[in-house]
Amino acid sequence: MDPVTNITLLFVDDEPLILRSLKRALKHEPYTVYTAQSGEEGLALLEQHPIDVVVSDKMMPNMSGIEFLAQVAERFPDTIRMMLTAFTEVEDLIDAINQGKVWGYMQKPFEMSNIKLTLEQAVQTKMLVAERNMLRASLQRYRSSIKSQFYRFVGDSIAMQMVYKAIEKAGPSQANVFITGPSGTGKELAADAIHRASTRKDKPLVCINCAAIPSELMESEIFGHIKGAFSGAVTNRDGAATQADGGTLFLDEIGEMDMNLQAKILRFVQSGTFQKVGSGKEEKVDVRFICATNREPHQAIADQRLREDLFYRLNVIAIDLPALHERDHDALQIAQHFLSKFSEVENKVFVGFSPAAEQLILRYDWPGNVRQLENLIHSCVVMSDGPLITEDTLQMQLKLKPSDAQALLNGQSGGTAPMRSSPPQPSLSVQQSGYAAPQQAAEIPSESQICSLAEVERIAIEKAIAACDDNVVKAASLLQVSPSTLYRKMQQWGDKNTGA
Ligand SMILES: Nc1ncnc2c1ncn2[C@@H]1O[C@H](COP(=O)(O)OP(=O)(O)OP(=O)(O)O)[C@@H](O)[C@H]1O
Repeated sequence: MDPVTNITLLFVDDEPLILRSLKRALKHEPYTVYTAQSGEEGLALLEQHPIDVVVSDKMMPNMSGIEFLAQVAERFPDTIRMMLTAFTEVEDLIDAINQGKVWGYMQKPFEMSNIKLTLEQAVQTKMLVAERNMLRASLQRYRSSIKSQFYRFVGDSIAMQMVYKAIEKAGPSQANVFITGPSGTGKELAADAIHRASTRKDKPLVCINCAAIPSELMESEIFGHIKGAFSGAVTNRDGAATQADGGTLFLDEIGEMDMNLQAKILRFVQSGTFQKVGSGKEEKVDVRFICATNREPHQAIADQRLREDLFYRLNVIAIDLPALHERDHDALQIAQHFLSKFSEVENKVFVGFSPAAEQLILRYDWPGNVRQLENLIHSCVVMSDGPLITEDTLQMQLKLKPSDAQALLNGQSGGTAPMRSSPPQPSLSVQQSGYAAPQQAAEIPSESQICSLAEVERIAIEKAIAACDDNVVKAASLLQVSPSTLYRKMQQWGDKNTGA
């Protein structure tokens, strides 16, 4: 629709003849024309209709043109205001123009061609003002919809706004979600946010890392087992599927799962039913699935690491997390968030980053993404005395050569600055800083009490697993080894016991 056709004009003059001739002259123009014989009548019309341009005579009985337009300026500031006046009456008109109450004037006696030209200019101004107001309003709407924190995510980049929106939409639905993105970008955080945004939030979110558990034990980890199902299965045990009943099951690194087990997972996703390892009994649960991988899913399908039918069952909603270097200024916001967090954890005082350190954070490539940034800030807090984290501390903890750091600071990032090809590791890892204090030396045993180191290890592991109610992942975390190490050892003991 042509906006000019919607333009409304109001002429105010105490002489009906002038109003009639103006109306007649503009009959074929694309304007809707209103007329009024006094300021009071004009204001009443302005109350009833949205008027774009008002043209008023100056000399009128009761309310003068100047008074009338001053009231219009106050009550209808978006209306363009013009005066119709003789050349001899300019003094107070100039004041009114200077005060912004009147936009322009038309000369009396008037030439109709001049009136049309001036009106056209006034209409154009009106349209520009309307366009500016519309842009301002939509900018305001956009600004107020921007989130800099979302569940446990920090960052207000446009790329992350799209992720937040997708999570908001996906969360309350029952649809399965497939999350992709490079390592350390927050895929687990996204799964957590989806669960919290869902109607299942009061039920468990059970996370299984398919890369951390050997394939032969994964089935039992997910579906559980019955006593005697395999060597080491000393009791009946529920798996993640049962624990997640009513809630969400998050299968991280799904591309690492054995293909045969993927077939069983497909059946589980389709029917909600499964059998515990060693049991013929069918069990049914109500579980929503979220999966993640840092592989490109179609490549994983081509490489026969991911079943295509399973992928399409799970990929109802796809969420892709961008690499940290694709997120505008998020790296700095996240670094500040971690600086506050680790200052508190380490009971130290930090006020922020030096300007050059901020530049380094913004220009570095972050191949290990948010996890690398998190570990780096923790190590900086541990290794620095504060109160500022400087570029030197960052450079040292990132193990950057001074020339590389300088190149980044000079703006030669994005591949021109020589960078390490593998993710730089902080010199003091978080795992190292989290080591428990060594145990007190035990009483010295007699020679006959001494058993092999392997036996000592086995006893320690079995004790830990029993203390954790058969939860191998928790026991592994307390023993500070990966779950796969424990599973491998349990497998070896089983093989020895059965003579395999
Ligand atoms: N936007 C963010 N704001 C704050 N913390 C974040 C953000 N993204 C990730 N993190 C933190 O970074 C760490 C890594 O995140 P997460 O484990 O979710 O990544 P991931 O993509 O699942 O990694 P992987 O592919 O290795 O499994 C976590 O400690 C997480 O809390």
